[in-house]
Amino acid sequence: MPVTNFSHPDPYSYQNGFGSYHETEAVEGALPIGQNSPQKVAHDLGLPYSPAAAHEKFHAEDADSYHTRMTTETHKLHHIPNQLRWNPFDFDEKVDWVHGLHLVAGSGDPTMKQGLGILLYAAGKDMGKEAFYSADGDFLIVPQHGVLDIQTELGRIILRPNEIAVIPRGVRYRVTLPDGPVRGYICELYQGHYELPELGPIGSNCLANARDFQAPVADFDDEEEPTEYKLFSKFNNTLFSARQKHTPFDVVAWHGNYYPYKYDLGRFNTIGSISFDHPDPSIFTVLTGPSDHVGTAIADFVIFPPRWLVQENTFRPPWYHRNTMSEFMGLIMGDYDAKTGGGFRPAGASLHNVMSAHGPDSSAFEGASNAELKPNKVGDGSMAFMFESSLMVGVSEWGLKTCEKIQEEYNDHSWTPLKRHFKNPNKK
Ligand SMILES: O=C(O)Cc1cc(O)ccc1O
Ligand SMILES: [Fe+2]
Repeated sequence: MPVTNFSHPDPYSYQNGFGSYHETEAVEGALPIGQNSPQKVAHDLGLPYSPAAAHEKFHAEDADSYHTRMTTETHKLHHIPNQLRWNPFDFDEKVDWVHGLHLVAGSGDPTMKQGLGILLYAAGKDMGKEAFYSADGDFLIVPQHGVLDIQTELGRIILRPNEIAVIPRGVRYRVTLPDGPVRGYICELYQGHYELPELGPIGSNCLANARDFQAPVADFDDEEEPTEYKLFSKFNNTLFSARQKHTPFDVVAWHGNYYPYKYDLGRFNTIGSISFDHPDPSIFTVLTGPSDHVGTAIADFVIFPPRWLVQENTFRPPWYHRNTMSEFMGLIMGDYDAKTGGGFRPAGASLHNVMSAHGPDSSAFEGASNAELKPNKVGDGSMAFMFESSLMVGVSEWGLKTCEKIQEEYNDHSWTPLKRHFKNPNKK
């Protein structure tokens, strides 16, 4: 089935395409034709974004109320070569989207527009008369549980597990939770933007196809009376807020190619080997955030969807490997075929940093090296993913200690039981 069967309906309208130029108006005639800055705009509308400047001063929020800091001495990132795995992260019903963001790992510096941040979110409260934006980068949101109703300046998006959304730097939005508590992962790109990967010899289609990305249509709050709003800014991973007396959701029409969008992972056209051996999982790349060095990425978003394995004479799970890229993995639902020992669970995560050795756990190894090699469907009802970066990532204090989810026994359980089977025929 090339679409996910969602239990929560999506009531909103979208326009299709990736990186496309779109134009949309919530009121007919609102978009000026042939120019951007006419002296008078239809229906006496203001010019693009002009009222957005009308707010009081930003103030830094109390540092205990948010969890994305990484720049101060006490909140520095820990760079360690150990293989790490986390038990499922907790829900937190007491907080909203803004206060439910936790930086777990990252690299680089948003002030230099370099690198990425990996965040976990858990929230149970709607945002009030509030809006949030990140000045640091583009948010790629991967819901694991619950539904996000995202009201952005550029229109509305419903986001459910097995969908992803990208909200570009600076776009203001408000998150409400129509189905209760939510939990998921975010990869924030401090530099550049997410793109579809080059398909090379694959040709014109497959993997994520441009037509399956959905951008919202214009939508606005028609508030005639002044309304108190609080605007939150994530600015160098610090949280600021400012008050304003009008809704931030006042964009009646827009055009351009800078907009939020969503994508159903069920539409991903997965390809793989139909002969032998295990291909590089770069063939599972949904979106890539390229670095300035051609062919390498600040962040690749890679998924492991349900798929058929048919390779002959092949150990079918991933090989044991060390990678020049760092691999942060998460699980939306189901099981991941390289980890059958039970420790990699939905809402959990793992990190195999630059050149840290890893591969199938011992139970996956035993299973796959003795399996009958008939065509086999793996991953039914499952969706694992990876944020893969050419950068070495550091782990936040929250990720390493405060969250209390690190599995101390990860290495011992996964690989220590692997036995030596080799019998050297040259030894007398
Ligand atoms: O380590 C992992 O589980 C991710 C991964 C999957 C795969 O099929 C090949 C290489 C790789 O790093
Ligand atoms: Fe790997």
